[in-house]
Amino acid sequence: MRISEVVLTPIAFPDPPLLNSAGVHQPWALRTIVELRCGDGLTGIGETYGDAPHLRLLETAAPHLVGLDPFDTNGLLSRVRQALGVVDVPDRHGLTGGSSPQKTVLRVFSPFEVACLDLQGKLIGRPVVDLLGGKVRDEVAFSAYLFYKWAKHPADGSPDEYGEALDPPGIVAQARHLVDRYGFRSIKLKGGVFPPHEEVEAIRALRAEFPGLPLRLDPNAAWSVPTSLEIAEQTAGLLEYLEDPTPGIDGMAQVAREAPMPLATNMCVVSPDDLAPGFAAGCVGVVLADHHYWGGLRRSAELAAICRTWGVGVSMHSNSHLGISLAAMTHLGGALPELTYAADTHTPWQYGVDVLTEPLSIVDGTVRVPGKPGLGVDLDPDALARLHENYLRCGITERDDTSYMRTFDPTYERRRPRW
Ligand SMILES: O=C([O-])C(=O)C[C@H](O)[C@@H](O)C(=O)[O-]
Ligand SMILES: [Mg+2]
Repeated sequence: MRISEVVLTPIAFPDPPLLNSAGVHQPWALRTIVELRCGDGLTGIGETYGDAPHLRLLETAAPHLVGLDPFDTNGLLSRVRQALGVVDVPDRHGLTGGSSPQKTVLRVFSPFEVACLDLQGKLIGRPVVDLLGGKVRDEVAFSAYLFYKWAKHPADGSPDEYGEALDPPGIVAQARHLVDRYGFRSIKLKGGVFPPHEEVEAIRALRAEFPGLPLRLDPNAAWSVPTSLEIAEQTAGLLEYLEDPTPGIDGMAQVAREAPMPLATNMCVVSPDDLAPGFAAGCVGVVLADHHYWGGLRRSAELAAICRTWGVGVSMHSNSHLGISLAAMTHLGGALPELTYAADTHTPWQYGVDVLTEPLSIVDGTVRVPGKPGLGVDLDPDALARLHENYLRCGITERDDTSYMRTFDPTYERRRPRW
């Protein structure tokens, strides 16, 4: 069985005006859906970023995968490496930290690896979780992911179901909506938007409303080291972890030495080259694995094992995504003994839009690990075509939260740290 065709479909789906330290989400989020076809109607699927520079790299790699055995993921990596050469393609928003040629290759490799695992599972009749070592849990926990947000995109008259959240009561109302609807049992607030003491007030309000639920705050490196230390002290006993308060391994290490809670990151330890310096500096207590840039599911499992060796915890990071990514995260989470924190997901922000016939659902804050062969989810060709049409007409080819924010506030500057 060999890969006979590689199909890449860029798609766009509506995204609410979520605020972060880079600016604000544009009205459309972009992804690329990967299909590896093997003949006999057998197809493996994957999902990744849809930004134009990344899409060009996927397109560069794709023809080199024809003829590959889907079990040969080592061969896959060397073909991707050879096809790309040495390239370094960063994200514009910088929300997943720095880039490097190594990280770029792993990001391009990832959706193809997931699609190969989907194929492998289908070929041998086993779910992907079994290919990752087998299930250590039946359900994977996800956290409610709160955002400061506007009621609607300014140029579009229709408010979304979540409404405005620009202060503690708005954040508590959003959390209530998400917790009641999905049963989440832990809560993350995306910060770095307002002066830190206002975000601490939101955390206090969440603690009062949800006394039993673990809380996290993630300002995406918007604070200086002294500000981070001050806020860490003020939130002592309130947070299960504080995520990326400040930029860089050195800054994080300075904060980690004195902060009363563990620090987590998806910004300073973001590729294999960061592991030795980051862990030796003691800069984090938790790494947010993200298979989309750590090189797929098996490499994310390797990352978790390295974290275990260093006594570092594991959680999971999420950007705006659809159901193939959720399925991949769920299989990974189902197989990782090291995953002791609920994973992030943007799923509730995508209004139920998907490319799947039957997306996995979040019930009691968890997603059940599928038992069907492969990822256990199927592409809906009509939905894929509709979302591709969105892509062609939406006018966005690269995620750029900062420029979008500047269209409403020309003085806006992205600064890390800002406070
Ligand atoms: O630091 C994080 O957790 C993220 O970068 C998650 C997402 O990218 C989020 O911040 C977003 O999309 O605005
Ligand atoms: Mg983060």
